[in-house]
Amino acid sequence: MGEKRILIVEDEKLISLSLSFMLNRRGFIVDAAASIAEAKEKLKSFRPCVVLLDLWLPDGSGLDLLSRIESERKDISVIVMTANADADSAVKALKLGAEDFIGKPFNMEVFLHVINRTFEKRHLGETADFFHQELRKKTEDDKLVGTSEAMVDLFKMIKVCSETDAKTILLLGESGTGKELVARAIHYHSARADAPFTEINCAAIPENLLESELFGHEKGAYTDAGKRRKGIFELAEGGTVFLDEIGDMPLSMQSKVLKVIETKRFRRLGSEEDIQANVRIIAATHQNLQAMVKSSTFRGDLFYRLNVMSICLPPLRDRKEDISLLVGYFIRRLNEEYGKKVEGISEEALAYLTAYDWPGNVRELRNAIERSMMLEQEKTISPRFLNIEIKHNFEQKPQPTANHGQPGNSTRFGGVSETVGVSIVELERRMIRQGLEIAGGNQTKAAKYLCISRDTLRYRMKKFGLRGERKRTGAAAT
Ligand SMILES: Nc1ncnc2c1ncn2[C@@H]1O[C@H](COP(=O)(O)OP(=O)(O)OP(=O)(O)O)[C@@H](O)[C@H]1O
Repeated sequence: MGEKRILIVEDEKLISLSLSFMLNRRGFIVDAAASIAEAKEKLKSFRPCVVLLDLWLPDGSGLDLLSRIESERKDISVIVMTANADADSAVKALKLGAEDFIGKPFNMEVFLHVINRTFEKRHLGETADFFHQELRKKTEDDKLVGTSEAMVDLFKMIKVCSETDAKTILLLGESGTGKELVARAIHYHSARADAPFTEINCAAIPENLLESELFGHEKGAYTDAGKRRKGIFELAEGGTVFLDEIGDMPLSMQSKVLKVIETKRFRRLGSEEDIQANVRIIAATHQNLQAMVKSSTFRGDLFYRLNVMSICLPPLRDRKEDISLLVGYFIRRLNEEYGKKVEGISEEALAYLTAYDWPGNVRELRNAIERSMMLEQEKTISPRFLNIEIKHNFEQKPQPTANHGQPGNSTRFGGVSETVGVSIVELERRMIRQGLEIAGGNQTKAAKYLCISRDTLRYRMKKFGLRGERKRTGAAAT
């Protein structure tokens, strides 16, 4: 792959600096502009392949710059950065030709995923072979870890699915249990491994754009459809299409996907020509599709088609014996990623982790380890920087016993039920709340502790309805 050059167009210096730093560390070549005027200059002198564009700039709207790039520099992919609540701007930007959007405040995992996906997509249009090698490498890097009985069963199912060419596979399981990793593992161990793996998160794409993302469109197929574009079914030719969060797919689109499964054909939007769909479809969801069929929010015929071969991923609380292995694995990965030298975890901290029920599953565990590694100055992770929920849980259950995942042993907190999972937004809210608590309500200290600007902290406090004043107990927020 050629040089990965990213131009960040953002007037908030702290955001721009921290993004540059993080992207630099991951091998991207980064430059920044703080205004539209500066950005226009840097488009010429820096020659980025991807532009990360804030929509609120001191000398105008980022949307204007986006239109200009789309008309004059079609070779550049633009990712817009919008406030999470600002769905209108995101849709406007996508219609104008933006490749993707990232909600502020950032979740770094999602952020990097979007950036990597954009480069992967760009590369798909360039040299297919290299694209596969990169993705394959990513899959080799992201291992599925676990030796519990449930994981051994899962590995067997992955093997069966890889070796047989079932045209549809359904992955079920709570959020963060590793459905995407399993989808990739099946693809890269199958006979389709040399063809592309393409993916879409059905919950993240506005309904009016989903059809074009799936099947592509012809130039002028709808207002703003500037150039012909292939969808993920076409891009995956011979490979695998991963439909993540299929439970969130609108009913109208469900029937179109069903038709593709049945006829093995589809059409780009605005085209009269059928295209052969030689792909395997792997769909995933954390929702109860059977219940959705009953309530007529998911098509029964599509469910039965998808459900021919289904794999249910176990929640982490049902395989707590994997926790120490996963912790060791994440410490190794994160040491490499951040150049840290953490050697392990204390027995006490491990006991905290084992007592916890992990509503956000492996993703939440990874985040907890990452957070501790960032804040811990010692060589060993102690309970000190574990999230408040993990600590509270341990205090309530001082003697963690091997009651792994027994039904009825579930923990509820913050109104979030473990059966629903925990959202990224909720995790973020907790982090802010904990930062404020540790800083005794002092916003400057809390911002420093959380490595964000005071403005960003205030913005998030407002968003989550958190108060920052010091209370007599030292607790800062509700
Ligand atoms: N068994 C595992 N071993 C190692 N890492 C794992 C495992 N399961 C999940 N992870 C990690 O946890 C995170 C979440 O995984 P993934 O995105 O595959 O989950 P998911 O079930 O698809 O979640 P969602 O339903 O929210 O999309 C990723 O960082 C992934 O690498």
